[in-house]
Amino acid sequence: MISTNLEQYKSKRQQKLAQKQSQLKPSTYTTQTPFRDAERNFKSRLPPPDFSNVIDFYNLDQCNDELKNRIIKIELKVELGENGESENLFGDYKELKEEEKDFIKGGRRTAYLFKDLPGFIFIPNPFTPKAQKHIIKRCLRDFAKYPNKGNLDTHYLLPKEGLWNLHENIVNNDLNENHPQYFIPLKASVIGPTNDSFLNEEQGEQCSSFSQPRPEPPPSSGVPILTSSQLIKKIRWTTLGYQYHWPTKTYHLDKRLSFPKDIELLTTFVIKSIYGVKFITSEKKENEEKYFINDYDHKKWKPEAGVVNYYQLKDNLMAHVDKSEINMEAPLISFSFGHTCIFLIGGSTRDIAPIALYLRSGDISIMCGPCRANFHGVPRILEGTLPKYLEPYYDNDSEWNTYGDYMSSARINVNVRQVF
Ligand SMILES: O=C(O)CCC(=O)C(=O)O
Ligand SMILES: [Fe+2]
Repeated sequence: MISTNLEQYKSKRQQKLAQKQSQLKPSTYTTQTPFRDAERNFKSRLPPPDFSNVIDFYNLDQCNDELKNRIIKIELKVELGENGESENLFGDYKELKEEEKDFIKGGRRTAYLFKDLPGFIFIPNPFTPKAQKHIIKRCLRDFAKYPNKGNLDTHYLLPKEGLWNLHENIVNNDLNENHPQYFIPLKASVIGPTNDSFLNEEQGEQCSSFSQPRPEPPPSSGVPILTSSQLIKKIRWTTLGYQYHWPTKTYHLDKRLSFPKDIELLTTFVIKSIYGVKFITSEKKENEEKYFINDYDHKKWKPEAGVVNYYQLKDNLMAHVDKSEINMEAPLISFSFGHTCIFLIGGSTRDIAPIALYLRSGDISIMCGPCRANFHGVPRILEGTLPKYLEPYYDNDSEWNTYGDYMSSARINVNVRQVF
């Protein structure tokens, strides 16, 4: 168990809590699996997590040698944002202010692999702030609305133009939010729980806001009446392309919506950039060198389904494997925006200890090949990590302020899959 130094807690209440936890019998914390152990560490508020083994790709020098030895730095086959359409989507490097150049530390052609995790690829942020803002706006304004299915549709009858548009109108016109017109009416037939907890940890998958797969919540009578600005903070996920049915963990093959063109293009550039990346380790197995090569090329790539996850600071996503896709060969491409999170990537069972790494705004993580069958999750969003350029009132972009306010307590993840 992590030792407790009571001096580090400011308030009496915190000290008491920490003392109580430290006195719990070790059996209370008996190891379930190494993956659960890691989740428990990062979810803990008191005592705070042990971050010493978290890989920070932006400060690899500070990693211990054992971790560093597991990482391979590679060059992408194509530079992201090099020219033309790609430049528009990742952003024009030339437009960056001098102090912003630092944001794209990887030079847009760098990626990292792990020797003992074939199929996992990490690309440090290749996006300019402007390009990140474009995708965040798309996620809030355009994706979290009809006809895409989202978590709130079970409980609320949402405006056709989308909750975000309504919210923006209220903010921009300075209307009184408490005006009854802006209460979101409940669906008469489906009523859900008072908070976002569906299952507790002991029941299996989740202790706070949402799990993967996310079950339909059981009926209860406590869905609160909320204003639009309260409700936007309750958005947890929405689906792009093929709509996903969480209770049965299958795609609705008859509910195929067209996939957003910009996200499709973005992923196609990523696919091109990672085609052929490989490593060969010196470990010999039956006289063969152990190696990994990603041979999924852009001609095979069809982005057909996507999930956008909207995290608030207290949210987490428990260990899971994404295996609903019929095509498990195709890479799953995942983009992070907003606050930094801890991402855990493990093996084919929870008994394999996961690697922990920071995903910062703009970072891209890819699971391909054997890694498609690996457990992964997001046990923690880190407070105080929103990049300055995503804060409201940072520069003269007044349209951004409403988005910036939302991002002050959020992380958004867009992940894209090929189904067939
Ligand atoms: O938020 C993330 O980075 C991961 C999301 C994820 O694993 C999923 O939606 O399946
Ligand atoms: Fe996932």
